[in-house]
Amino acid sequence: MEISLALLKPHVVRNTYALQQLKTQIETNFNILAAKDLRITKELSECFYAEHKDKFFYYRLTSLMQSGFCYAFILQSESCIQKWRNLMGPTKVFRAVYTEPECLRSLYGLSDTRNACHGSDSTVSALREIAIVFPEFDISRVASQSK
Ligand SMILES: Nc1ncnc2c1ncn2[C@@H]1O[C@H](COP(=O)(O)OP(=O)(O)OP(=O)(O)O)[C@@H](O)[C@H]1O
Repeated sequence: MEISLALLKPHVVRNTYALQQLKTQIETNFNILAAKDLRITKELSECFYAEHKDKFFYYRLTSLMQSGFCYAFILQSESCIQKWRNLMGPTKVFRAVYTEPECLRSLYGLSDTRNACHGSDSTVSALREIAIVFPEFDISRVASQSK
């Protein structure tokens, strides 16, 4: 069974209806190993999105992540990474709206940056991101099964 990190971004967490809809989708589709709301600091957001350091949207993205509470999940299922990314839909919301109108980013995203949610893109990323967001989680419990 694979694991992944899902993050709901602050504009979703502020919207009670959107938050409930996303939580329901997650609870329906995945085994949840851990979940919590958290305030992402400047340091945490810069560490989390280090790969985008040189992108034009880096400041916008890290600022968004610091702008309120996020909600984080460690998900587990068969093909968990791709399954969550399929539910989220395309990164760019305008594309999501045209190509996958029922996906989560189409329904709850507001812009390319405020695209509702995040999902790990590989097992290596999932393990790195879980260690950042859930330092208290004992990853060795599940890591060997998630290769
Ligand atoms: N062109 C862009 N303009 C503004 N923000 C962007 C743009 N591309 C990506 N982002 C923001 O950066 C985040 C990370 O981008 P990345 O290319 O890794 O997309 P992703 O893998 O689909 O998304 P995520 O990593 O959040 O699941 C996106 O979720 C989005 O918030």
